[in-house]
Amino acid sequence: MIQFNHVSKRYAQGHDALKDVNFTLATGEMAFLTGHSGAGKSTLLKLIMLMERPSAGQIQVGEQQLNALGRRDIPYLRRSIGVVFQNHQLLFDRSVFDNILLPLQISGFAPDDAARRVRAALDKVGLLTKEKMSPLALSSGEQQRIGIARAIVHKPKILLADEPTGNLDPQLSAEIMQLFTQFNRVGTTVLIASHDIALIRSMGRRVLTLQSGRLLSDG
Ligand SMILES: Nc1ncnc2c1ncn2[C@@H]1O[C@H](COP(=O)(O)OP(=O)(O)OP(=O)(O)O)[C@@H](O)[C@H]1O
Repeated sequence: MIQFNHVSKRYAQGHDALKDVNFTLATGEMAFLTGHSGAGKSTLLKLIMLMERPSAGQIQVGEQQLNALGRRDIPYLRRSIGVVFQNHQLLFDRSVFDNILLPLQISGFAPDDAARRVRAALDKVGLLTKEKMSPLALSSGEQQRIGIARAIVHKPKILLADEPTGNLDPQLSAEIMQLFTQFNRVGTTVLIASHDIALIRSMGRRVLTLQSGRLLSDG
């Protein structure tokens, strides 16, 4: 569950990126976040992962009131969240396998268990045969799948995505959306920021629309 209660965010330079935002995303729900460039989509996602702190208001993620969490609690919170970025931020000097392994290594998983989880994640995104390759040798759609495998390898309860199809053509974008739908079907709460209105409409899900930092519509 993700709940925003009168949340505002003002950056240091005095810019109001979010203004009095209220919404609740139930556990197991899948929704889209849209709005023009600069509307506050990325800021909203960053607040959920504690990459930024709100200037006012409360955010609840699962059982956690984020305002009550200190710096040392952040790794614990992040374990319950998977994040997919537009540019997937893969390490090109490591294999596909090692890219997905990285978050598990950081969390201290035993090597055997970690390897099993990496292969399960690769299987879910349909790239089990490419584990030894460099991400550089993959197509942009495949690279994005690797980014998704890395985001879900620790089985997060919540999956956030920031413009995950920004670089992809409509066919590949639809395939990526199907992947998110599959994770949602098995209980993952999914929130996807995108400005691709046609793609969002085709999904028939709840849409949160931001305009200049305000939640303009929700439905
Ligand atoms: N670290 C920052 N410091 C100052 N201002 C920021 C910072 N990050 C974002 N902003 C500003 O806050 C506003 C919202 O930005 P944000 O990135 O959340 O929007 P967005 O909807 O994700 O846009 P885009 O679709 O272009 O990524 C913008 O005006 C942006 O310039």
